[in-house]
Amino acid sequence: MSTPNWPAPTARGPLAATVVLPGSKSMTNRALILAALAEEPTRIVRPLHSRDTELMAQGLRELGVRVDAEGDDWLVTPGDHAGPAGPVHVDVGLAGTVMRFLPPVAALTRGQVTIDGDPRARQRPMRPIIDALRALGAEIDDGGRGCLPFTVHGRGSLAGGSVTIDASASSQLVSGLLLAAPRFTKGVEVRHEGPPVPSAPHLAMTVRMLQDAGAVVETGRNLWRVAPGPLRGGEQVIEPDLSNAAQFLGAALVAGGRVTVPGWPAETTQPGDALRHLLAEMGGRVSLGPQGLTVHGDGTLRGLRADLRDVGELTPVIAALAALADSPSRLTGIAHLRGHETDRLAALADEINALGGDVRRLPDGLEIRPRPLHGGLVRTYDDHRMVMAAAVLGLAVEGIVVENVATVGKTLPGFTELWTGMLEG
Ligand SMILES: O=C(O)C1=C[C@@H](OP(=O)(O)O)[C@@H](O)[C@H](O)C1
Ligand SMILES: C=C(OP(=O)(O)O)C(=O)O
Repeated sequence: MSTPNWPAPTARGPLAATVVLPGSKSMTNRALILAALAEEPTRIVRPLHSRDTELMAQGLRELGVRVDAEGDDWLVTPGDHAGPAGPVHVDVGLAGTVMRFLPPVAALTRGQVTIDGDPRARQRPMRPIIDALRALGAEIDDGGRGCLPFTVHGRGSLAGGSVTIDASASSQLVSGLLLAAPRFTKGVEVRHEGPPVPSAPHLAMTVRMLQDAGAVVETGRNLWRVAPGPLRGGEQVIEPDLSNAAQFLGAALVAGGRVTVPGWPAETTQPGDALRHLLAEMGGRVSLGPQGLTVHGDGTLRGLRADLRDVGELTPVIAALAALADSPSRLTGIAHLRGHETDRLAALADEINALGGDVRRLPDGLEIRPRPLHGGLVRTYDDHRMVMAAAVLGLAVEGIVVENVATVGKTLPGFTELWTGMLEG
């Protein structure tokens, strides 16, 4: 669905803003899965409410789990494990976390669960997890296509055991198997074989949240083991989404002044924590204190040479900053971004170049030479992070218009209000 275009505001002077960010998408959707499989109810405190997390909540409801809103929190009451009464349909939208984390849960129900999503969702990598689930005992009918849509024929349990997978296309292929594994009869041993798995912090997040819920997890190089056993409910407090801090903190480098994000955890598995050193390398003065994380900009915005494999989801905003920098950038390790919401390497190159930029695609990344940019319509390809990247360009370039702005609601429905609030101080 297309929504109105949005004229991105330019920055009229140095910033002095504090931006309170909603919860982490990645933590919220893991918390929902773990709560659905627990022995007792779970209160999820300060979850993210966005398209991706509402789809996860709704998908779990289809599988017989109760997810009730209590104020801003979610109270999750696991089903009786009998599963849905009849055939059900789950819509994953364009959410990687839903399409990879929910099918293993579906395999544990006694239902016939058809899973589908947006047209682009049908192109995102799924074959490794479909094959792995089959090897672990699931029955899945995908018409031999190896992608969405498919039907999981749940039998009320899944044997589990050892499986080898090529997860170079997405860390979520491993996370999905691990999150449900305490409920597999034999648990799971997942071994990765292939080019490196991206997004290592997201795998650490999976392991940490499983352990916090009482699971026994062992890890080795390209190896993860989860023992069968009960998961605790209780309370899961969600951290602010640090990846969604990128555009706000980065704005201080473009406009000057300072931006603070409160509630920045002292220790976290979120990949967005890498913004502390990435934005410092690009010229920001970064400090972490009781007020949160503050980035000061003094007008310096340097190019960046960095391997972003571990923090791929930060790329669109980093690329936009790089296009405005005073020296070239080379961002590598991110070939897997071709399988994200859109082919992000193509989208970033095409859209920045259409504004007069010089972005070249590399086999595994982007080379960005800053050029004076002009205004124009930026296409967003149903990708929330393309909206965020375009907004960053708009801070410095008059006349940027962002297509279909509401697509940002995939992870940050209040984005435009937060953005104008930041600019107004
Ligand atoms: O597990 C997660 O919550 C995520 C893992 C990463 O996926 P990839 O490993 O596919 O990049 C990341 O990009 C995505 O936004 C969220
Ligand atoms: C890649 C992303 O999302 P998804 O969870 O859909 O993979 C992202 O948020 O940048």
